[in-house]
Amino acid sequence: MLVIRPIRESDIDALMLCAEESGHGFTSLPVDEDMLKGRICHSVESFKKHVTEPGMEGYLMVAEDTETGEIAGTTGIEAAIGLDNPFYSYHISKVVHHSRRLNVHNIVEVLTFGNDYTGATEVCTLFLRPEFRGGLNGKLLSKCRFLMLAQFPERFSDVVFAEMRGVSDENGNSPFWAWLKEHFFSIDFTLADYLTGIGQKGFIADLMPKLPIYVNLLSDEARAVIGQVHEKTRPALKMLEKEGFTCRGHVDIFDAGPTVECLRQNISSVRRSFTATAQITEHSSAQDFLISNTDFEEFRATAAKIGVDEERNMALVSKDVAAALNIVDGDAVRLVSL
Ligand SMILES: CC(C)(COP(=O)(O)OP(=O)(O)OC[C@H]1O[C@@H](n2cnc3c(N)ncnc32)[C@H](O)[C@@H]1OP(=O)(O)O)[C@@H](O)C(=O)NCCC(=O)NCCSC(=O)CCC(=O)O
Repeated sequence: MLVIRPIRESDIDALMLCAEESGHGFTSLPVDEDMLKGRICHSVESFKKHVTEPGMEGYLMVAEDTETGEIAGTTGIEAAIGLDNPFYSYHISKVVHHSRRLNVHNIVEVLTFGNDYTGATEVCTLFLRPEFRGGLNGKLLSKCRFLMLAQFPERFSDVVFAEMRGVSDENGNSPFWAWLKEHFFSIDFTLADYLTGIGQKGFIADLMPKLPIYVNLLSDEARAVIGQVHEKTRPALKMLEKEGFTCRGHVDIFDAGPTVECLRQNISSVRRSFTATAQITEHSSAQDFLISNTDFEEFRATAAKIGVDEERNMALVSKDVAAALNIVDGDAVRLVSL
């Protein structure tokens, strides 16, 4: 069984492995031990912190195999983005060039550089090691964050978004970046992505074109990938879309991958989740649920078959599930059907 828990200092080797396996364009997991150690440290402090409103906290969690102790993947939430370092995106909007006299009416798109998501909560760093994919594992990693958002709303913003990895090839070449590089930068996409991942984003403000860019002036290859996701990121996008996330015209400034967003209260798993009292017992329910404890610092979540007794508002959980969640009889749990 996989159980989600906050990351610990001792997980550094596993996190490095995830960073190596996740490949190019995965900005939040650069292969940089010092940076990853820093991210773990920041997460450990964030989980300990008493919080009444979202700030610079970053929560990083791992999925651990309860039988082997192996780390299967990562999943994260940034409480409020852009409060220390600016967070940039491009917004695609339309401009009409119209001449009644010549009877010309052109609708053109422009990309405008901005900081629209400042203060919003970001779900991020979703990675499941290939040998663990399939079954309910991917859903557990993605959706466990929504149980956390539902249980601890004071820690998160009303707007929740995700930056989806955009198109790049196996060598890390991004067609959108190639165009930007030719005209405004002289460094490779992998280096730009790496510098962003380790927090050294000053070069963006220095070199990025600040005035709106007409999309029809971009190369065909760059235009074709605007708003498109990396093929390995399609399952991640599908899960968020099913939760109600949509793209409202924002794309990543490097690879033009789409940003999707949803109001916290409208996320399907936030709306549908409920709390119940746990009763540890054998049961015959065949219904899959995502279930978490209600402890923030010692947050645990898993996917399992759970019996729900609606009349008594009880969740019937087996012994191994209770052990994975660190709960005893009578504890509160939060759950949502899968
Ligand atoms: C994203 C995950 C964790 C998902 O795990 P799994 O692949 O096991 O998921 P799954 O359960 O098999 O699939 C989830 C849903 O996507 C559907 N699905 C599968 N392949 C698809 C495809 N090619 N196109 C469209 N939909 C697809 C499945 O049918 C299922 O839908 P149903 O629900 O209908 O059954 C993994 O694929 C992964 O680690 N990918 C590589 C890393 C990555 O690119 N991560 C995202 C980076 S972007 C990021 O981190 C921000 C986003 C975020 O944090 O959420």
